[in-house]
Amino acid sequence: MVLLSKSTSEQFSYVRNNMPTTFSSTIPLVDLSKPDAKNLIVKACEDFGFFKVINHGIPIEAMSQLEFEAFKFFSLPLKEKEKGGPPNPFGYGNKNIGLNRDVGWVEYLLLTTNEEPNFSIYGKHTDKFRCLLNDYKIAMRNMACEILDLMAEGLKIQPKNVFSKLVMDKQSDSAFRVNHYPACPELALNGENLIGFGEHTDPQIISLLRSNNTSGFQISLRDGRWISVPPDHSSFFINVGDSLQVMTNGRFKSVRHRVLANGINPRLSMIYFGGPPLSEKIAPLPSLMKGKESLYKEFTWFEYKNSTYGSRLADNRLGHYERIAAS
Ligand SMILES: C=C1C[C@]23C[C@H]1CC[C@H]2[C@@]12CCC[C@@](C)(C(=O)O1)[C@H]2[C@@H]3C(=O)O
Ligand SMILES: O=C(O)CCC(=O)C(=O)O
Ligand SMILES: [Fe+2]
Repeated sequence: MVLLSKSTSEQFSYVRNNMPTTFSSTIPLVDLSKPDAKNLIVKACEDFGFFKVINHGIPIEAMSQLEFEAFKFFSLPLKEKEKGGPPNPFGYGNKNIGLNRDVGWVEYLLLTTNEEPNFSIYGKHTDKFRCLLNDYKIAMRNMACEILDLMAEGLKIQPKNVFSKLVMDKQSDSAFRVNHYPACPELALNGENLIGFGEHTDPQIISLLRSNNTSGFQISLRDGRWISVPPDHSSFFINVGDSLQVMTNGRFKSVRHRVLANGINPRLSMIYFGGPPLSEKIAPLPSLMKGKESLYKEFTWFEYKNSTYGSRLADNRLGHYERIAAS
């Protein structure tokens, strides 16, 4: 049996994989070109905090081109890539995630959406990647806006841009990430799965994920079971973030998700994290309270974001802000 070298295997977390991976056919599917999209979105956000989107208007060629440039970037020598690290808070990261000893079988680029990333350190051959990234970030913001508007319409709340105005704001604190999970051939043989990106919920409002056709992404259901999401390079996968859970007073649930490394193929994913301005108060919308009390103590995105950086990836970060019903 082939094993990872001791020093490598000790660093990482594994999950037992006694059962064959079950790909779920229950993932909600939303066709953005259909009139019932808004109702399906609301149902999916209540039941899963997660759904797949088709007919989103982003040409597959644009996604493939960016993917190609991203693979090219990750094939640079490690020394070269590390010139852009560590990712505190933005830049190139390898194995280490966040600031509190979380590790995964992953390397990544973490970028803000407000500033131009400093790619000059990588030289001319990354120019195309930088330009494509810029266009893509704008397309992602627009798609996030469209989906958030549909959520408000589906929830029958006014104005329809209550959510989307936060990610469209000039001061919006959104982020973008490109994750590369190299294939890990040793894995295919020993019946265990290496964690690529450990379980967590995304703290922002909404996340838009697009990956190549390599499996590994899983979501956790309410009963604690993990289900594998069949990859689809032509679609987007949408996650409800913690902030949207709070704004809907718990009606929408942020989804716990993780990535398992693949024994055969590398996985490449790109995620847009739509966040509010730092000074924004995150609290349930009055129109969704209907006389009920807020389930959460008030906080600003600045406070929540700071607290995420003090947490471990798998922590229940919202727990700290839950208001225990006074009785
Ligand atoms: C252990 C970590 C790593 C964090 C912060 C903290 C808890 C949640 C993680 C994420 C998850 C979503 C994207 C990200 C950019 C975010 O906003 O929260 C991640 C961030 C990072 O990768 O740095
Ligand atoms: O890379 C992926 O497919 C998902 C990673 C993720 O959940 C994240 O970066 O927040
Ligand atoms: Fe995530």
